[in-house]
Amino acid sequence: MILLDGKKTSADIKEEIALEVRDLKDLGKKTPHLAAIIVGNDGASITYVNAKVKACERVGFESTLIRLPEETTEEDLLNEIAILNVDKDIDGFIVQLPLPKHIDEQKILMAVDPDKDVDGFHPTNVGKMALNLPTFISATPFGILELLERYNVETSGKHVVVLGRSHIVGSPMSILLSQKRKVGNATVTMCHSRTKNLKEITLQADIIVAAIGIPEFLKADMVKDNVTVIDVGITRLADPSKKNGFRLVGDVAFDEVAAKSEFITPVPGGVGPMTIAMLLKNTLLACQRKN
Ligand SMILES: Nc1nc(=O)c2c([nH]1)NC[C@@H]1CN(c3ccc(C(=O)N[C@@H](CCC(=O)O)C(=O)O)cc3)C=[N+]21
Repeated sequence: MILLDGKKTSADIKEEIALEVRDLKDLGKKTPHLAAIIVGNDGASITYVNAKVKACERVGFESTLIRLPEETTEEDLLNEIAILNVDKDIDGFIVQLPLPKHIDEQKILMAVDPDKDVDGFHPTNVGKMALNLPTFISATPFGILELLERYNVETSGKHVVVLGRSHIVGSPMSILLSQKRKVGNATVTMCHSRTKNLKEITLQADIIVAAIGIPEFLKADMVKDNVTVIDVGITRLADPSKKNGFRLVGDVAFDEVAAKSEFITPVPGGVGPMTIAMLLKNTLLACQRKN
C-alpha cells in the first residue's frame, strides 16, 4: 500500500508557486491576489476559507477575505461580486459554498467574471473544461489529477469508477479522466444514488474516486485487490476524545480498504490539501495571463 500524500505534495506545489511569485517580484511585476467571499457562520466553511487565506500568505500572494452576515441578500452578494469583477488588483476570487438557502447559487456563480473564476465553477469555464480547452479546472478534480500524476499512477486504459455526480467533483472528474490528456484516457463509469448493483461495478474498478459524502461508505468487500482509491469525502463526526470535539472521516473505510489497495489517499491529508494548492495554482495562472 502506497499512501498518496496530499499534505506533502501540496507543500511541494506551494514551494514551486512561491518561487514563481519571487520571480514575478524580481521582475517588478504584479504578484497574485486572491479574494474570498464567505456568507454566514458555518464552522467548517470558515475553517476551509481561513486555510485558503493562510496558504496565500505562505506563498506570497495577497489575499482579501470578505465576510458577510448570514442575512446577506442575493442582491448584496451580487454587488460584492460586481466590485471584485472590476477591481484591477484582484486576479481571482471565490465565493465559498454552500451559500445560505435564500441565495440562488447558480445565479451567483454566473455573476463571477470567468477570467477571475479560479474555482472554475462558471458555466463558461465548465464548458471549456468539458471540451478540453485551456481554462481553470476546479480545484478538487485538478488536485486529484495532479496527485495521480506526481505519483505516476497509470490511468490510461484503466476502469475508473466515480461515486457521486456533483457539479464540483463527480461530474468534472468523470469528464477529465475520460479525456485525452496526460492523466486521463480512462474508461469511466459514473455511479450515483440511483445506481443498481453498485458493488458489482466497484468490484471491477482499477481506480475508485469516492465523492458521495457518506462516511466510510466504501468497504473492503466492494473493491478488488490492488485497487487505487481516491477519497474525496470529508465529514466531521462527533468525537468527545478530540480536543475540537470531532474527527474527520472520508467516504472510505480506510483501514480495511487500504489493506487491499495499491495506492490510497488518507483523510485528512489527501485530497483536501491538494484542493487548496490547486486554487493557488489557478490564481497564479490568472495573474500570469495578464502579465
Ligand atoms: N467555492 C468553493 N470552493 C471550494 O474549493 C470549496 C468550497 N467552495 N466549499 C467547501 C469545499 C471543501 N473544500 C476543502 C478545502 C480544503 C480542505 C482541507 O484542507 N482539508 C484538510 C483538513 C481540514 C480540516 O481540519 O477540516 C485535509 O483534508 O487534510 C477540505 C475541503 C473546499 N471547498
